[in-house]
Amino acid sequence: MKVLVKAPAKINLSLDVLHKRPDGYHEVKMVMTTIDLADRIELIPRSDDAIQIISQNRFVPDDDRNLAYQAAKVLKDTFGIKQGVAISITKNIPVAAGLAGGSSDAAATLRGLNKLWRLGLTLDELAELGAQIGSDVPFCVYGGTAVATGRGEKIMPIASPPPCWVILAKPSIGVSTAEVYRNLKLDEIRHPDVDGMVEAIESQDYAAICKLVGNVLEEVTLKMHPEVAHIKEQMKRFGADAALMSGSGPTVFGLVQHDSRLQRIYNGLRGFCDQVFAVRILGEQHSLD
Ligand SMILES: C[C@](O)(CO)[C@H](O)COP(=O)(O)OP(=O)(O)OC[C@H]1O[C@@H](n2ccc(N)nc2=O)[C@H](O)[C@@H]1O
Ligand SMILES: Nc1ncnc2c1ncn2[C@@H]1O[C@H](COP(=O)(O)OP(=O)(O)OP(=O)(O)O)[C@@H](O)[C@H]1O
Repeated sequence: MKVLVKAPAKINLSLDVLHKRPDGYHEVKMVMTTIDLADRIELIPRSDDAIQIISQNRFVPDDDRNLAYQAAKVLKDTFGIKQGVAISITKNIPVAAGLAGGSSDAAATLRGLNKLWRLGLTLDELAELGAQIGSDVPFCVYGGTAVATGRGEKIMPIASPPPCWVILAKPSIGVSTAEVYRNLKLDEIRHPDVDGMVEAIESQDYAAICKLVGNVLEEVTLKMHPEVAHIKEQMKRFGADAALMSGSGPTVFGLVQHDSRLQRIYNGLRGFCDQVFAVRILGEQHSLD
């Protein structure tokens, strides 16, 4: 039996950092949502007990540095699984982009192996195991829209935003999440209104959502890479209702509701940015079948 799983990207509609913790991580409060830009994970049983990563993308590690490999390892070790697995990853999410591509591959691998190895774990149990791999993995286990707190691993599901287009533009640079957090000046932060964002989403108020988008990591990455600021300005100039950097960047996303304006923004950005996508928000949480 072979198992196919979709691994969608996420964007952060609001991202606040509260303080630095004694364990070196930052305490965050953020609103995340999954979008219809996804990697495809294929899980194929092996006759030996090895974990093998198959990927055509030269930026994706094919050894134990791969987060999908780490997901399989956590399940094998925790439940004493003897069977090996080949994990084939078809990458559509840009790498090191602030879209949680690796984390989502790990989360999809957890969901898929739960089925392949008939482990019978709940999403809560998979999310708890996922937290060992990375802070974004628990959210990616559930998908949908949620408030994430702690170092990002405490997930509270909320309603999904009203239908709109998400335009993503990624400049040809990769960003290290650790470096962005390291360069964050905690005493200079202008905190976004995360609770206001949650209310705006719950009341399906698109205009308020657009007004309230905010990400405290944006300023850090913008300083390191001025081209990100340029993309953000262009996104707004071409008519996006809101524009914001996702996660630690460098991808900038724009929100727009009208199809007519979508084409103009998409074409405008394609003029100077190689990787541009127009996708929808994915409302539903993942199911276990
Ligand atoms: C920027 C976001 O993507 C927003 O969703 C996440 O906060 C980062 O999630 P992630 O990439 O899964 O992060 P991890 O792999 O757990 O951590 C990478 C590095 O980022 C820093 N890090 C991450 C999360 C957090 N709450 N505080 C941190 O300071 C740490 O230096 C850590 O070593
Ligand atoms: N399955 C994977 N896909 C992509 N990159 C991976 C994967 N596993 C490990 N990596 C490593 O992780 C690094 C970060 O990649 P990823 O695409 O997950 O970043 P990101 O989107 O910025 O993540 P986040 O938004 O969670 O901070 C890459 O440079 C790569 O070396």
